[in-house]
Amino acid sequence: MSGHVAVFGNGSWGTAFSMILADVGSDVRIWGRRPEAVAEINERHTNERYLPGVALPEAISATNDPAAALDGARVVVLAVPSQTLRANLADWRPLLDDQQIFVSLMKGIELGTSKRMSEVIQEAGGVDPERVVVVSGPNLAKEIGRREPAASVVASPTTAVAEEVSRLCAARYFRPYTSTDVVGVELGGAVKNVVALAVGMAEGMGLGDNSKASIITRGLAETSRLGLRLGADPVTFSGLAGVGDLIATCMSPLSRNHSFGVRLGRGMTVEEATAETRETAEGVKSCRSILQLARTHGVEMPIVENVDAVVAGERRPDHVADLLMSRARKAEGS
Ligand SMILES: NC(=O)c1ccc[n+]([C@@H]2O[C@H](COP(=O)([O-])OP(=O)(O)OC[C@H]3O[C@@H](n4cnc5c(N)ncnc54)[C@H](O)[C@@H]3O)[C@@H](O)[C@H]2O)c1
Ligand SMILES: O=P(O)(O)OC[C@H](O)CO
Repeated sequence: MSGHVAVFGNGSWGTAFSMILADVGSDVRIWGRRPEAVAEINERHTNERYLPGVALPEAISATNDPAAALDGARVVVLAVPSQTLRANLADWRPLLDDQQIFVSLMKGIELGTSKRMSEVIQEAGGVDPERVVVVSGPNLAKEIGRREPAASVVASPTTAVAEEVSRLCAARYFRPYTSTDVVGVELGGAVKNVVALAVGMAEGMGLGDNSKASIITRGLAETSRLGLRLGADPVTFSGLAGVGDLIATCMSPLSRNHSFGVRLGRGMTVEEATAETRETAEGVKSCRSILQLARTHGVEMPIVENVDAVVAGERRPDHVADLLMSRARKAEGS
């Protein structure tokens, strides 16, 4: 694959993933919205707001101009908030070509449509499914920024395309595994954010590790139930994009979703918690779209349902604990 890689989004993960690509050998052109951030990447090779203390490789440049980012790019990486992607792609669509491969780093489900990000890319970008790749796994951007070893999943319906992208991001500290289960990998990435909100709430209320482990495990059960109904491979949920990402996100103070949940558990309103969160906490929006997806397919997701009720201001976190504990008893695997 020749040509540079275009990365849309200079937030935490867009920047850290650009560093991986550049470390492996690609020239990377990042598109960013704020001119000061673009100038900082070009002149100082840093992005202090999102990846403080990280010296970015010189092979990374930045631009405000989407045409300049896309011109000659063979691979286009998308790392913008899930809820803005459709509008972003509508703007960029006239600049896209019909050979480019699109890599989604996003972990959300679209509000209103309940579509996965790969589906939004296909619809809004006019991209056929064979050219869409999803990267997801336990990949907290700030740890990747320190080049700490981590693994991830690179999923595409076409193995050869997944392998191409995998080669581009196989760094000594970043180990990609390929998969053809796009549905499972995307659901794992989106639902774990909602489970991390629930775990964060438990922590914020002062509950301990038994409670947190119970939420994580039953959250995985909900994710698998939805995934199986939508045709995902059950093996995916015991892998990096499933249980791997659940553990990282639910247990780490670096997770925005986890931290947001802690604030709610301590009694803050969604507005107060949002005011303290500078970066994207995808689960806050995706809890509603995942719940809608589950209802459409007749899948029960009590943790997602309760997180949605808290986020909507209809229920208090301490009430959620009582509701979950008083559900009818049943067999674990049902
Ligand atoms: N940060 C991580 O550790 C991490 C790891 C894996 C996956 N992800 C996922 O990657 C995606 C991006 O997350 P992030 O951490 O980089 O988020 P971020 O909040 O750090 O950055 C988001 C970026 O999107 C830009 N943006 C905001 N509103 C926009 C708009 N209306 N149009 C275009 N751009 C806009 C911001 O300027 C910023 O550059 C999310 O779906 C997230 O779940 C994040
Ligand atoms: O900070 P969060 O909660 O968006 O999680 C970051 C990554 O998705 C972890 O893999």
